[in-house]
Parts: sequence; structure tokens; C-alpha cells
Amino acid sequence: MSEYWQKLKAHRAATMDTRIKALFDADPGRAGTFSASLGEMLFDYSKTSIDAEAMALLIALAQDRGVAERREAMFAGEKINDTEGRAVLHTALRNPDASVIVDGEDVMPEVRATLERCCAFAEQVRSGAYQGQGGAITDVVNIGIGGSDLGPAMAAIALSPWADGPRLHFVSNVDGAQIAETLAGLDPETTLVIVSSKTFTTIETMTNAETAKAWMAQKVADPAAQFAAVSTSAERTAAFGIDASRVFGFADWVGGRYSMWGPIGLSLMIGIGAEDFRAFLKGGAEMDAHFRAAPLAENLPVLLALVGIWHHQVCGYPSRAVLPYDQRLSRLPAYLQQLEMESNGKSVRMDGTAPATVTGPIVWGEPGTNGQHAFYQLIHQGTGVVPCEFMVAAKGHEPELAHHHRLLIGNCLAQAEALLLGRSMESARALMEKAGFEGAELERQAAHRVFPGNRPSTMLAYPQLTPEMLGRIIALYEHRVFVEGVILGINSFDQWGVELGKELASAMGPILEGKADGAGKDGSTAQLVAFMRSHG
Ligand SMILES: O=P(O)(O)OC[C@H]1O[C@H](O)[C@H](O)[C@@H](O)[C@@H]1O
Repeated sequence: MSEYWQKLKAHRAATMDTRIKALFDADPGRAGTFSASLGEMLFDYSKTSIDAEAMALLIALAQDRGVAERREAMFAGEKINDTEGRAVLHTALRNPDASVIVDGEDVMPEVRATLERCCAFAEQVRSGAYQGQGGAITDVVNIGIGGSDLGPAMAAIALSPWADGPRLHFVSNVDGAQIAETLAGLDPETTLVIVSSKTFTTIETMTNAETAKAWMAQKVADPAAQFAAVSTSAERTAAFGIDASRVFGFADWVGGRYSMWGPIGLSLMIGIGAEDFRAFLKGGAEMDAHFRAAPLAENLPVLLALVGIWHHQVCGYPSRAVLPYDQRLSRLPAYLQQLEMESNGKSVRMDGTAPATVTGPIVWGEPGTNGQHAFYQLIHQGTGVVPCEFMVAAKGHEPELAHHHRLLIGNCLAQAEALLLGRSMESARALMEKAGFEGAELERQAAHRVFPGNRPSTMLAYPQLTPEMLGRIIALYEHRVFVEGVILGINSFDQWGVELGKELASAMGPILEGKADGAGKDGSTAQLVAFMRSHG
């Protein structure tokens, strides 16, 4: 363990009893000092126990771990994903004017050409220049899972005020319930199906794609003509029968969970239009430029990562909650669960050794104010501490409902304040006295109304959720994951942990069908197979 980890732990131990509120009392400028901004986006991490010394140590740790060097290696197209032998260049997708060399070749002409093709196809679908066999496309179904679903599905909700194209639907689960219910409401003659899969082998996606094709074939003479594909495998998309003119490729240096900036965003492009999609890319590129240029101590992704390191690795809080006070970001927690947990949920470092500290935390969340009426009880009064990452826009999209938005913001700020301040036993007693309690009963009732407070939170505030702002937010979190990964010494860009379950699942099919026996299975699995066979 490097000297900075030791120093951070020692500093935490020495300052544990200092309440965050006391840090504000001691330093009237605290909010400004422990905040950073990019244009009109403000990141305030002052409601955490990080003080000047902790921040200096965290920055020193980031420097010691080579964050700046790794960052440049990533942008330069070096093969930093070295367990898969790949570069990591999703940033190139949102910066089409850049020049990036991989294996001696400038990859950008291809990136630009694909973006142009995607945008052109999206506009053809929107304008009716491309038609279904029963007329203009009214509905688009994106079939994909994980990184081939969560990004565009999340963004389609986030950017609904910009949706002026065909309706978008997303099918990911192999559970037939989802595709059955989605297709039930649609007309095959005016539906476009986009099969999105980096590998084009994912069992869920391929099963759903075949089902959609059969559904289409019931009413349409040439079902494949109403399919498009997004994949790195031109061979497999051709084998599925999709014409190359509607196949949009990307390179293996775009990780699945980092892929919404390229052709995986095709459904979104159709929904909101090429121009607004480009604004989303622009927002991502702005965050990239900031990430590369801003000093570490003013660098939003670096600061967000260091707050994460402080809370999980130094303070030992096991999870973090993402709490967007923005109903349109309702799928952001799910998106971030893949981004963060698939990237940094590792038990091995780049060099093959075990990490010296815990790695990625559990990430969870729900939009506010809904969460307040559900799990905030635990956040306020539970025995464990959950650092909360709030986010909120100053302005909504419903001017006639500005009073709703005021309430939304009020709740968001009040929750962060309540977490910070808490309520002492003394105040709880005063409340109970007013309510007419006395003696032992007053004490008992008051104890239930105590809030420990001193619970950390951060706030990401922005003027309004626009395509550009969403691009900034997503890129901010991507780079946060990267910085945390570099500090932990792990590869944030592979996902070997998803493979074993897949292998076992493909062997389970024949056993469930009774075509293979389950000999050698553990007792529990054998019992469950028997249950499924007899009740199925
Ligand atoms: O895009 P695909 O190749 O179909 O992959 C879809 C998803 O499945 C895999 O199991 C990975 O865990 C994800 O990172 C990926 O996004």
C-alpha cells in the first residue's frame, strides 16, 4: 500500500470525530473551495468530510498513481485495455475532428464516415425517405442488452423533450414477456427493428432478434428489409440477413458500456434527430477537453473520483447512491450500475495481483423525490452511511409547472441539508415536550426522532437537462470510473466476471429440456432443475 493510502487512512482516523458542519462553521468559504465547475455545471462536494489536507493527499495519490499519464495514454489510443489487447477510444466517437492513430492507422475517417451514415439513415427514417412496407416508420424497436441497451434507453427518456421522430422501444431481457408486450402494440408494416450487439452473439439479443423477425414475417413480405444492425461483426449481421446498407459498424476499441456515443446510439438519433444527437456528442467532448486540460484539483471527473475513493476506500462506506432529482434521469442509476460496477467490480489488478484495497463500490439509486418515500429512512437513520450523489437542474421543461420544479429542487436541497445537519437528541426532546410527552416516555419517543446527521453528499447542479448537458454528465461519470480504476490499479475496460454465468447458462438449456442429464450438479442446482422440469 502506497504511502498516500496510509496517510489518508491516518488522516481519516485523526479527523473522524470532526463533524462536516463544523468544517463549514470554521471556514465560511468552504462551499466555494470544495466545488468546481465546467461552464454552467457545478459540482459541490463541500458536504463531505474532505478537508484541505484530505484533498491534498487525494490529489497526491492521483498523481502518484499516474492518472494524468494514463489519461493521455487513453486519449492517444494506446492499448490500455491490456487483458483484451485493445485501445479505449470511446472519446474519439464524440470528437470527430480529432486524429487518433491505432496500430499505425488514423481511425477517424472511419469514425466520421460511420457517424455520417448513421445520421443520414436516422434522417431518412424520420423524414419518411426510408419506409416500412406499410408506409413511414412509426416505431423503432432497439433489441440489445447491457451496453447495447442501457445508454440509448436511458437517453431516450432523458431527452424526451427533443423526441420528434418515431416512437422508441427497447427490448433487452430474454424473458419473452418483454418482447411479447412490446410487439403486441406495434404494426410490423411500419416498425423498424435495430439489432444492437457489439459481438452479435449475445444469446438474449439473438433470441429476441429471431422472435422479432418471425413476428415481422407474419405481415411483411421482406422482414429483413425492416431490420438494421449495429455491430462490430459484419459477417454475423450479413448471416442474419441484414443488408450492408443498414449495418453500422464500430471498432473493438469501443467498450459496450461506453458505446452509446457511436452507432449504438442509432435509435436515439432516430428519436431526437441527428442535430440533437450531435449536441449530445458535443457535451461529451466538452467534458473530455476539460478532463484533459483542467488541473487535477479543479477537474470534475478527477474530483468526483477522489470523493468516491475517499468514501469507499478511505472511510469504508460500502455503497453510494445516485439520486437524480430529475424524473427523466430515471434510468441513469441503472446505466451507472453497468458503467461503474462492470468497470471497477474487480478483484485483480492489471499486474495480476490482488488489490491492496477494496475496489468498486455498490452503486444504486432512484430519482427523487420518489426515493424519499421509500429508502431514505435508511439513508437518514440506518446504522450504515450511504454517501449520496444528488443531481438537479435549475429549470425543468414544463414552464407552466414551474411550481412543481421549485418543490423538486426544494426537496433535493433539503435532503442534502438534513443529511448534513441531522437532529440532536436535545431538539428531539423539545419536539416531544411540545407534543405533550414527559418522563421516560418522552425519552423513548425522542430517541426515535434523532437523526445522526453528518452524512456526506455531493451535488451536481446544471441549468437544464439538454442533449449537451446529458453528454457532459455521462462523460463525467465515464472519466470518474476511469480515474478510480487507475488509482486502484485495475483494468476498467474488461468484464471477465460476466463470462462464467454465460457458459453455465448455455449448458443449462439441454439439461432443462431433458436432453442432457444434470449429473455432477450441486444438490441445490439439481433440485431446482427437477422442480422446473416437473412444473414447467
Ligand atoms: O453488445 P453485446 O455484444 O451484445 O453485449 C452486450 C453486453 O453483454 C455482455 O455480457 C457484457 O457484460 C456487456 O458489457 C455488454 O454490453
